[in-house]
Amino acid sequence: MQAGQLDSLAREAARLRPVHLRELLKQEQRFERFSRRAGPILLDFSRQKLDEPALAALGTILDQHAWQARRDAMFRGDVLNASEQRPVLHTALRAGYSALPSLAPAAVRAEVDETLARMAHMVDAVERSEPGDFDLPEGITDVINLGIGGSDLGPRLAVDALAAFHTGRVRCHFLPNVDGHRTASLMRSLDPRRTLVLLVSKSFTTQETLLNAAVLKEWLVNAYEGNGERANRHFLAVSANVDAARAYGIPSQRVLPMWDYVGGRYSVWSAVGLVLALAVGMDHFRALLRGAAQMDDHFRTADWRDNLPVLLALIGVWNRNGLGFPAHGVIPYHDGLGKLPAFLQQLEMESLGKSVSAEGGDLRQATVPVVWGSVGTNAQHAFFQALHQGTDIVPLDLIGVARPAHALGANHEALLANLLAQGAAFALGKTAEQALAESPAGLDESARHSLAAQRTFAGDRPSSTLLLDSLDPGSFGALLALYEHKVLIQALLWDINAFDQWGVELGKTLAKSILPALASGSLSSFDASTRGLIETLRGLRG
Ligand SMILES: O=P(O)(O)OC[C@H]1O[C@](O)(CO)[C@@H](O)[C@@H]1O
Repeated sequence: MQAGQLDSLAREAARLRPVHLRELLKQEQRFERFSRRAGPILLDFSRQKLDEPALAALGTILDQHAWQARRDAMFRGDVLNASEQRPVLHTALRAGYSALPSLAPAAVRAEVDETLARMAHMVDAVERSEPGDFDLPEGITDVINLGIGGSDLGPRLAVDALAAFHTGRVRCHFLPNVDGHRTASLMRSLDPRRTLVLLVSKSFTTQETLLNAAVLKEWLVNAYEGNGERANRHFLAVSANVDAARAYGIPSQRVLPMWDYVGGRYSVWSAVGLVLALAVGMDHFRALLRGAAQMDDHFRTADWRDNLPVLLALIGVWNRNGLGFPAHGVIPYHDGLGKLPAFLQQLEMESLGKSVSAEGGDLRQATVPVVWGSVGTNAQHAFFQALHQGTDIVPLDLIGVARPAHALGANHEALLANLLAQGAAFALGKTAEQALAESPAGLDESARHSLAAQRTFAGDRPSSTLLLDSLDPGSFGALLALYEHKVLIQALLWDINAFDQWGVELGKTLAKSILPALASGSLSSFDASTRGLIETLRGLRG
């Protein structure tokens, strides 16, 4: 952002900082003025430390960034990812379900449609337990999704979130980490002859995924007494590097493409979502795409004042650059969304965790806050103490679902009551006078005051509440698309490229050089700490 834009935020923040949320919440029609709906999602931001003038200042900055032009450029397939010279077209993956004319190039639409059709055939073959055109083994009961980062987090979250829609035809397992404990335990518990391995890697170069693939391959080869060809039938691959997948020994008919114009963390809508399609069936997978497309349409047409992704982005910018909060918490009140914080960590922090501009220059403002969180109410009994009374303020997204997919009414009422109570407690707090009035009888004056001080809640801690009508493929798709577009707008305002991730490369390179040194060889090229730790590990492992 420009200096003048940051100044305007600073002025608004200085004006609003002394105004307690308690006061803002007393404003006439506060909820009506600061909540919006798009399809199945309601966004209540009345508990944000915002008022109309502050929102207008954010809107002015947004307009100065020509946000509609950037948005349309993305949908059109312009090269938004300049450092890798790639368009950004995850929205094309669901364009077929949009009510608006697609802006995506026709060739892209065609390859997306073709892949979706092939995916549907694969799902059908597994469901009917037939080899289909893919030469799949029969009698599959279990599927391992072998992939990490974007090749894991989205599909894993979705499989959890849509548990109520599972067909029960196969059990789904996820193997992201190179940590052999999970690999070993999966191999112990599954029958290799009834297990399908989905090797999901956009690049087909990821160390963790390829190492686990080799281990699982050996497991399968052993199960077929050394018959590699039969073992190979258990592998399907999804990759943008189709040649590498084929070279790995997976025949073309069992390789589904994704493309360089889809970032890993934006890829659940592509064949990367195959494990989800196997779990819930193609109709529900399509409903997910439809839900995301509806959010795309909303993003493409709504005025910024009513545009949920834009508002979410502006609230984030306000909390980060106006009020200066360095962290952002995500608390879903639904066990099925328990992995949403991890998904958003990659989506937001890998996309926006940059300190140079898209042109390689310095930035004037802070970028992504630390995104973290956990499921409510569990989180309340773990780290909410610090959120209520700690010295740092962490703005939150509290996410709830109105209608559960079960009949345990009392449980759901309690869950919702907690969701609403926490937002209120963070905003309103409890004054020293209230705490004093509640202090138990029989204490002397100094003990009463001491206890009251400890039982005071400053409040004034902002949160937004996102309320989904129910958690189904459509609303879930809309929720993920909402956050994807939030990232686009924040990247625009912060002037960064949200679609590359150079920051993950250095550690990968170093790991490659450390790997052989763990066993033997000179350590002189390493720093003192690495040297010392390798020597210790060598000693401990003999
Ligand atoms: O799908 P791939 O190419 O194996 O990459 C997995 C993940 O690794 C990263 O490249 C980061 O190392 C992520 O961006 C990506 O989602």
